[in-house]
Amino acid sequence: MVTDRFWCVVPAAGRGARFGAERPKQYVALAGRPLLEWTLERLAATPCIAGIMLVLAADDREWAPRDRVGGKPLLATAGAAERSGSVLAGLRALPREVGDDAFVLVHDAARPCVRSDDIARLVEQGGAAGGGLLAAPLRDTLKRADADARVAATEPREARWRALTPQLFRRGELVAALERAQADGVAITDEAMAMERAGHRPLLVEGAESNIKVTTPADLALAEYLLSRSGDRP
Ligand SMILES: Nc1ccn([C@@H]2O[C@H](COP(=O)(O)OP(=O)(O)OP(=O)(O)O)[C@@H](O)[C@H]2O)c(=O)n1
Ligand SMILES: C[C@](O)(CO)[C@H](O)COP(=O)(O)O
Repeated sequence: MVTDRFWCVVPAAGRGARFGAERPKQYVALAGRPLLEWTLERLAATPCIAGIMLVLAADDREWAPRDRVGGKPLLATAGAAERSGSVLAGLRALPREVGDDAFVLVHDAARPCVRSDDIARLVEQGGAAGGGLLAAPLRDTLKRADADARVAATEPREARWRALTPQLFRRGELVAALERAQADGVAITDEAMAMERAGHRPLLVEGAESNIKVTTPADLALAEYLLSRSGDRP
């Protein structure tokens, strides 16, 4: 039983280009309120989360500043041009009380359907393993496409997983890994990738398939359905 509580960095500084809305997708209406509010509420309702560090675009005009959510501290800082840079900025901005050895969570603002029990299991199992991530085993046959969108090959799906968030790592190790990848000019798409490059072996903790990332408009209707299924209503 995990009694410790952990800060969560929430990268929310993206433009939502693939979503194609007039405003960044973290602010589009989902079941009657901004998508980001659902994500923040889910995280704040998770007992093992101590506080949230929200990472916003430097020119964000949508965010209405406040310093608490669900009774927990809510801090904010400016992000960067890439998600990994935003995460690094959030890690650096965490309160001094969060030491280098402290585990921290990183969760996409664009994943509003995350389950608190999945986060608790990640903290329990990932914490014991020195770090880990929620992930979903690949259950479909995987195809690689050629330039004409024809099948070039069928890829093996054994031992293939889709990375989700949150991801859990020690603050100091993750900062060092992200800084190293940045210095090496390597594009990092999730925290585990940076940690793998630095020689760590993050634990894969199976999470619900419902923990979708809202990327295109088609994902919004699914997110609304999933929220309704979980009993969340505006
Ligand atoms: N420079 C960036 C880019 C992304 N993100 C955040 O990282 C999460 C996952 O990124 P993604 O789904 O790719 O969001 P966008 O970058 O906004 O989407 P797109 O690539 O379509 O523009 C989102 O919560 C997004 O706000 C961020 O904080 N800083
Ligand atoms: C972090 C992530 O959600 C794990 O699957 C994913 O890598 C984010 O990718 P994006 O292109 O920044 O949305």
